[in-house]
Amino acid sequence: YAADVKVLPSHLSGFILSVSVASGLPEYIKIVEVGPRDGLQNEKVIVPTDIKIELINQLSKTGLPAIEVTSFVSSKWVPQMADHKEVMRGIERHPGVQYPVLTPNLQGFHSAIAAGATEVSVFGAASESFSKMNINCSIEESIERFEEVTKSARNMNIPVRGYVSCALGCPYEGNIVPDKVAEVSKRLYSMGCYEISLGDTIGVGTPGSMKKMLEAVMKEIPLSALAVHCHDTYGQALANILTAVQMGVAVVDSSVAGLGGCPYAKGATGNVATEDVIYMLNGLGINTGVNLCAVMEAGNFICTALNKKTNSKVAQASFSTATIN
Ligand SMILES: CC(C)(COP(=O)([O-])OP(=O)([O-])OC[C@H]1O[C@@H](n2cnc3c(N)ncnc32)[C@H](O)[C@@H]1OP(=O)([O-])[O-])[C@@H](O)C(=O)NCCC(=O)NCCSC(=O)C[C@@](C)(O)CC(=O)[O-]
Repeated sequence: YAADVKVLPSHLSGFILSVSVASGLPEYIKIVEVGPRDGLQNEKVIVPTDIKIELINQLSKTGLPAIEVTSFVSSKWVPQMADHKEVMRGIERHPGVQYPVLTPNLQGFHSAIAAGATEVSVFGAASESFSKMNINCSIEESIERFEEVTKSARNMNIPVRGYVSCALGCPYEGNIVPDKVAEVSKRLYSMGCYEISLGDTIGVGTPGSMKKMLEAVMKEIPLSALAVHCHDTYGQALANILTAVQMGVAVVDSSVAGLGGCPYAKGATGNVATEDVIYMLNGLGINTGVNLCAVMEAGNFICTALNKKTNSKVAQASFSTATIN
């Protein structure tokens, strides 16, 4: 799909046709869909593998350029991702779509490659306490593990993405200084991660803290290598993303239907909804190449399967208007 406003419900399309890209904003934003991994990893009841596969297959047809599909982590730590091999085997891969998976260490990397992964992500943190709780090692130890992963990946021509969690706050330590985020980001970038995704893991950031953090990170890393990954716990995610986009960040992580939460970040709600990000970017005249209606359909599919209400405001508004009409 190309981003096609003509397929939007009529009550949405009017807003979108009337705008062009405001000056200074990126013309294209890459959306990295993290719903099948970040969105589902925290679900209490194990989601059947065929539902995960169907979700990914539906998302693959929406124009999304990247879909994070699963994690090669310990099933004792995150039981929801235990079916990683089956998910990798079951999905239909579309040309031009990247299907990254999380790999915390060399063991996860080798399993991921054996299962057919062609891109992986390592995930570190700017908080010592979160690093311990999430991956059971210090930041320094995690960097050593990630170096092993990036070294092996380089030999196999596998691209590696790097996450820095707690970029705007930590559930255990509170405020995190921007310089610490910049330091960890720089180390991941220097070891070969092609992109650094800055995670507001518990959704506590504001446009003010996002700006300060990005200013610190941008001193160390080219803007073109940065992504933002915002959870919406305090309702600030879209504002934070807009701030990042206005500063030139052109890669945004999001989760269909706003699913998600981190198992090691108590109380954190889902990522910003992909539908809401696309709606905002469409309204700014920024191209994403993603079909909003098709993402809403995928969101409807997974919410029906999980028997839960979508967290996407855009989907809620669209479906309620459709009902009224
Ligand atoms: C990192 C580990 C594995 C260390 O776990 P550990 O227990 O410290 O590892 P270990 O090396 O001592 O090994 C212990 C056991 O784990 C196994 N093991 C070791 N490595 C693996 C592996 N890769 N895959 C499968 N099994 C593994 C290993 O084989 C062994 O098995 P046993 O002999 O006891 O049967 C563990 O802490 C873990 O799996 N943590 C889960 C982390 C996770 O998935 N967190 C959620 C994702 S991060 C996130 O959501 C944030 C993000 C990315 O979205 C951005 C944001 O929002 O900020």
